[in-house]
Amino acid sequence: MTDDHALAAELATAAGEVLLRTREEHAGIDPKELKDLGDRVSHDFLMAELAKVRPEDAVLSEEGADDHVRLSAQRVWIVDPLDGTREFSEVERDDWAVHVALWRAGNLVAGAVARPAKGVTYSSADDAPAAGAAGAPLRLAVSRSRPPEFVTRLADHLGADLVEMGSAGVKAMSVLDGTADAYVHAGGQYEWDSAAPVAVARAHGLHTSRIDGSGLVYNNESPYLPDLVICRPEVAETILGAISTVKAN
Ligand SMILES: Nc1ncnc2c1ncn2[C@@H]1O[C@H](COP(=O)(O)O)[C@@H](OP(=O)(O)O)[C@H]1O
Ligand SMILES: [Mg+2]
Repeated sequence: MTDDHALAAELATAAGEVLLRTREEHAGIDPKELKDLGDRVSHDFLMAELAKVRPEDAVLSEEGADDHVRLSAQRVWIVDPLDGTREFSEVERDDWAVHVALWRAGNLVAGAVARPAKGVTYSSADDAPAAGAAGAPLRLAVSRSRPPEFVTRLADHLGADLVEMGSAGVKAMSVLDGTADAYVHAGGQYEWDSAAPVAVARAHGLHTSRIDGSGLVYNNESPYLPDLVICRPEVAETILGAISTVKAN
């Protein structure tokens, strides 16, 4: 049987191929329709595959009804079939992703983030440290459309540059690629937005936490998980300290 790390990567990559085909076949349709179609085809694909290869496991998907059987399950796949839906509907953009993570008995144990338009899949099977080095100014990856309310004060306090991108997975993986030093988010998000990015980031030795420094906990009754920091470990203390300062002011 394929191990869970490899399965997460295979499923995320294959769902990404389904999304690329959908985008091509439906080029020119109304962006709203393309978003809904993308969410649906990728969700349906992942649900069918998981039912085939891991029939005993529970699933929490952004696009599915929340089956509370997951709350007493030992193994739960937490998936975001299309993260960065807005960017998926803008043909020239490549900052969207597929997230597949596995939670087992309290912890995230495997994950993959596919960036289909780049032909890359990041996996928890790899443990290579983040590329590059943290320099000055620090580069903070933030949402294009809903950055944290304190983001400008944070950047000023740190003397950091803001790098706007779509998709939580893309922002998290930009820290691995060395394109950014940290991804900071607050103000709203759900478990499926961060589970796979966090599983991959942790495997590669990155810091992952809530913005108050506490741990990110998954498979809760409410999947609302509004904030996080994913960053190079050597800048974690600086960034968490700066967030705490700017939030207090
Ligand atoms: N304030 C907020 N409330 C709820 N969800 C949010 C949010 N800000 C970002 N998200 C979700 O986090 C993901 C990444 O967002 P962004 O690209 O803006 O950083 C998106 O997932 P989806 O694209 O799967 O809906 C988006 O919906
Ligand atoms: Mg999402």
